[in-house]
Amino acid sequence: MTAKVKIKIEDVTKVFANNAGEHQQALASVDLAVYDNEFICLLGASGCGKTTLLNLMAGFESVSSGTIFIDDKPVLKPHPQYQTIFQNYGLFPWRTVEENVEYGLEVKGVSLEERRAKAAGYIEMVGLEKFRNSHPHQLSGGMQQRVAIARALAVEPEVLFMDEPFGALDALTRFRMQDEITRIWQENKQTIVFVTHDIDEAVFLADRIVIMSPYPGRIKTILPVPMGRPRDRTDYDFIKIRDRIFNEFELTVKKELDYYI
Ligand SMILES: Nc1ncnc2c1ncn2[C@@H]1O[C@H](COP(=O)(O)OP(=O)(O)OP(=O)(O)O)[C@@H](O)[C@H]1O
Repeated sequence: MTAKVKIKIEDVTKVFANNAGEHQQALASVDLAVYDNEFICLLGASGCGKTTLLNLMAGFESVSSGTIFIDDKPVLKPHPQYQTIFQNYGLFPWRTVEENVEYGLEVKGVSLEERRAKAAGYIEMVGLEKFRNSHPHQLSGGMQQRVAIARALAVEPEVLFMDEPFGALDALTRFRMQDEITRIWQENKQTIVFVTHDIDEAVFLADRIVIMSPYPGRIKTILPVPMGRPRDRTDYDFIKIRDRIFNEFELTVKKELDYYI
């Protein structure tokens, strides 16, 4: 059985114009198929167009040429079934955790009783039952990001776009969030497109890693990660894949030592 393509990117370019009228090509001839239920990481150095590509898929920006399809329909604007989670959480500071998580359901016109019940389930999924009535400023960064994840999941999206969602977190919280998003993805089976510049994060999370290069942004290599889950960051296979990526970025030290005197 062949997997169903969820997102199809065909020969996409993106050119931005700055205030001086100069053009900057952020993306050049990008082709990519993302399969249903797949976890894809877009990996690359700053400026290689990861966020631009994500914003095009999510419908926040429009392509300069080429086409992006989700479920065979061209992406023209954001869609409630495709949720985006940002690095800065994007929570409403005046709303409690519960009210934040209910937001998308409220927009959809779901009754108060039903959205309370649904929100409670997702708040429990991210382990924040005790903080249901807290406001975002009373929570740590990791907890706020969990609220953002619960809020996105509450509308039962088919696709989750995540733009460096754990970038502002300390290393240990980041590991915990990586465990958590893996578990949530395994339970819910959405399609996830996750932007990161952290090589270990990509190897820990992705089914396939899309390695991008800059000036202009393009796909350099697509690397499958044929490892089960949960993944062990100290495992031999993990380190082997990580080393391959270091090689792709030419970050390995060449050991051409002369041993004679
Ligand atoms: N709105 C914009 N106007 C003009 N240029 C832009 C705009 N957005 C992005 N760019 C340019 O497009 C290129 C790609 O930017 P993008 O933010 O997509 O890269 P990135 O890989 O996500 O980088 P980072 O990891 O730093 O977020 C950069 O050269 C950037 O300056």
